[in-house]
Amino acid sequence: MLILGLTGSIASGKSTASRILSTTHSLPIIDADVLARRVVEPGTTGFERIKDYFLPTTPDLLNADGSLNRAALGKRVFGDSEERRADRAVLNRIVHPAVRREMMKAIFWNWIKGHWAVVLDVPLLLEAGLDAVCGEVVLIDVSDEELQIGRILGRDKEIGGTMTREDARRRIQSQMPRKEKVGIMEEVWKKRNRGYIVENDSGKEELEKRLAEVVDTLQAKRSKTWTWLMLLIPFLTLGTSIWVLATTWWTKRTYYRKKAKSA
Ligand SMILES: CC(C)(COP(=O)(O)OP(=O)(O)OC[C@H]1O[C@@H](n2cnc3c(N)ncnc32)[C@H](O)[C@@H]1O)[C@@H](O)C(=O)NCCC(=O)NCCS
Ligand SMILES: Nc1ncnc2c1ncn2[C@@H]1O[C@H](COP(=O)(O)OP(=O)(O)OP(=O)(O)O)[C@@H](O)[C@H]1O
Repeated sequence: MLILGLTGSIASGKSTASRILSTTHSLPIIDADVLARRVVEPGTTGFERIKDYFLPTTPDLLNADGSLNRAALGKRVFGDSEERRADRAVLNRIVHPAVRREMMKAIFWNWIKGHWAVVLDVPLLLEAGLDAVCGEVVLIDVSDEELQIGRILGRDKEIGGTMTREDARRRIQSQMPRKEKVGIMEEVWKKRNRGYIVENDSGKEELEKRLAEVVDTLQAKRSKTWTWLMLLIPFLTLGTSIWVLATTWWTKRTYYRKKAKSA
């Protein structure tokens, strides 16, 4: 089974792309944002740990019904000041391992169900190095930051949020710069014919067209026989997965070494 990583900066259009991949192309989606909400619901260990750490210094951390006030927590962790970075690191250390565990379980179940591919929709795929478990990676890319900010604010308004331009900017600053993401995609993924940069500066129809091209390419790469073989012979699946993992690790190592030398 192909693990197709889907990533991009905030509001680049990952969820929109996921919806297209699910409805038009019948691909199962594992959405890290959804899992990240699930693992901090009241009653979970994640919720308790967040409460222990953030509540003493964030009086509005909880809503009236006892759930997490995500906007308040967002204000604590997004931005590029030292303090925000440190708080974000704490939150990531609480949430990410739980999300990774849920993700691996979901991958396993989709494999059991016999899907030819599963989409791993993860905003921080490259930041967290989770692309290492993917066979192919799609980056949804918006090159115009003003358009990106507009989409963040537009979506927030739709759900009755009160986000400001500055809040939107802080969220963008909290992620790996777009240029670096494109660099990894070019050097680690596209060079091995396993990466796709899908530009999403235009309309949704254009996005649909570009995604259809990616899916066509992926399907052409994987013959039916190969998919059946992978399903029937777990050993072969394991071997292929190890091979992809090792080559990704090696290419990334070479990329970072080259980058460190030229810095
Ligand atoms: C801070 C929180 C409570 C804010 O919640 P809110 O509902 O406002 O935003 P939501 O979770 O829908 O995230 C929206 C987008 O923000 C960006 N984002 C979220 N968390 C992070 C992070 N830790 N670092 C950088 N960007 C992030 C992503 O692009 C994400 O798609 C929430 O984002 C959170 O718990 N983040 C930590 C977990 C995480 O890293 N999630 C991302 C997927 S693993
Ligand atoms: N091609 C497009 N044309 C117009 N609007 C778009 C396009 N793609 C996405 N949008 C809009 O931009 C907003 C953000 O898109 P979406 O939620 O898919 O981004 P995301 O990358 O999943 O965001 P996040 O990182 O927060 O999870 C949404 O309101 C969506 O409808």
